[in-house]
Amino acid sequence: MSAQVGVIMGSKSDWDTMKLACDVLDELQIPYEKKVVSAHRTPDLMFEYAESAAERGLKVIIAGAGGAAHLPGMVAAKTILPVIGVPVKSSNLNGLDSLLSIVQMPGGIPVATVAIGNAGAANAGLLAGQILGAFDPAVQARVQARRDRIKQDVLESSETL
Ligand SMILES: Nc1c(C(=O)O)ncn1[C@@H]1O[C@H](COP(=O)(O)O)[C@@H](O)[C@H]1O
Repeated sequence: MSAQVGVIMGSKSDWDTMKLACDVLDELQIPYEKKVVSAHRTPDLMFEYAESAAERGLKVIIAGAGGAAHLPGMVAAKTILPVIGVPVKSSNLNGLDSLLSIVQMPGGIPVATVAIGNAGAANAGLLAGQILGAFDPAVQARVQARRDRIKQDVLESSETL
């Protein structure tokens, strides 16, 4: 099956975080592609990627960036696909700059923004799974099974207090 999710990031240095989104997609058996694309450093590539994403068969884009994190918003501006933004933790401002850059979109062009860093990236993978799962019962069943495991872990954790 061709890639359903496009995982993009502003720099290779974001990979340690964005890998967490890919790990969840692997777990949910969702085909995805991954690529470094920067609104600032490769603007033409960014436009081309966003403009061709839907016709290439992608259903959801996960975009991670740090600092002046314009990538998710600019991609959202150029595609009709849902974009999930991951604020990568920056070294100077701990990712608050990334978060605010991604979450404060103007009306009309939304970016579904998750939390800063690794937990946010993993949740981005899950959210993509839930979006696809609304139209694919097999994916939805895998998301549900993951939730059931998490619930079980929490219930059992009391026993080891
Ligand atoms: N925020 C953006 C964009 C963008 O938004 O287009 N392109 C790169 N970057 C970010 O710059 C940070 C530092 O990048 P380097 O480590 O390559 O210097 C990364 O977190 C990247 O996401």
